[in-house]
Amino acid sequence: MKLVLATSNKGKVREIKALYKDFEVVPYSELIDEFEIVEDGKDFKENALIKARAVFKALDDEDVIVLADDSGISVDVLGGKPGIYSARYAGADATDKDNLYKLIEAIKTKGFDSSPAHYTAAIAIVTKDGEYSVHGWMYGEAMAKAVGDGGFGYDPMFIPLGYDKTLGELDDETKKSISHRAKALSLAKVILQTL
Ligand SMILES: O=c1nc[nH]c2c1ncn2[C@H]1C[C@H](O)[C@@H](COP(=O)(O)OP(=O)(O)OP(=O)(O)O)O1
Ligand SMILES: [Mg+2]
Repeated sequence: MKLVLATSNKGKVREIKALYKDFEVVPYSELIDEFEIVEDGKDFKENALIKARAVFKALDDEDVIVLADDSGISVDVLGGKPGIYSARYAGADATDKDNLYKLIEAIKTKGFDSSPAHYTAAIAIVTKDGEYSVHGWMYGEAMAKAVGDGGFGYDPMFIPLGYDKTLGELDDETKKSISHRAKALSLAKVILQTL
């Protein structure tokens, strides 16, 4: 089955390809020019649907199945921030590193070395016949420091529950077995098998 990914994030593409070995996974940028999608939904699910719908419409191909991921990190001592704003935490053109160091500073400014935190991933699927969405979560501790360069985004500051190393230090296989994205994609697989 061919699955078009409505994402511009190379880290997500890498992880989705590794988890969906039995699908033909194609980032939409290999089919059409990348375009800006305004993620103005009120939650992860709405934003994932907005991205999947936008790419489905732009592809203009009835038979395509489009999958989008909207995700982010929520830090307890910051009242759940940055949440759905994770990608734009340090500004509209922020890089992963800008966002990472801004979050570290925010936790320090609150007077903490770390805080309970969790990642959320909403996966949306859009086809000509319907729309579907599922979620996955990963709980752990957001550290006020960055260690390791594995994964992407906020991974160098995140220690999953039950581990003593950050996702920047842990290998890809470990993240694959516990991540918010892996959990949501495994639920999404059940839906995809019915299409
Ligand atoms: O496993 C993860 N490990 C580390 N960081 C993560 C992860 N999952 C989401 N994140 C962070 C990255 C980004 O700051 C935000 C996602 O924002 P989000 O809008 O969904 O993705 P994006 O703009 O990078 O790509 P796109 O919208 O084209 O899919 O959360
Ligand atoms: Mg985005």
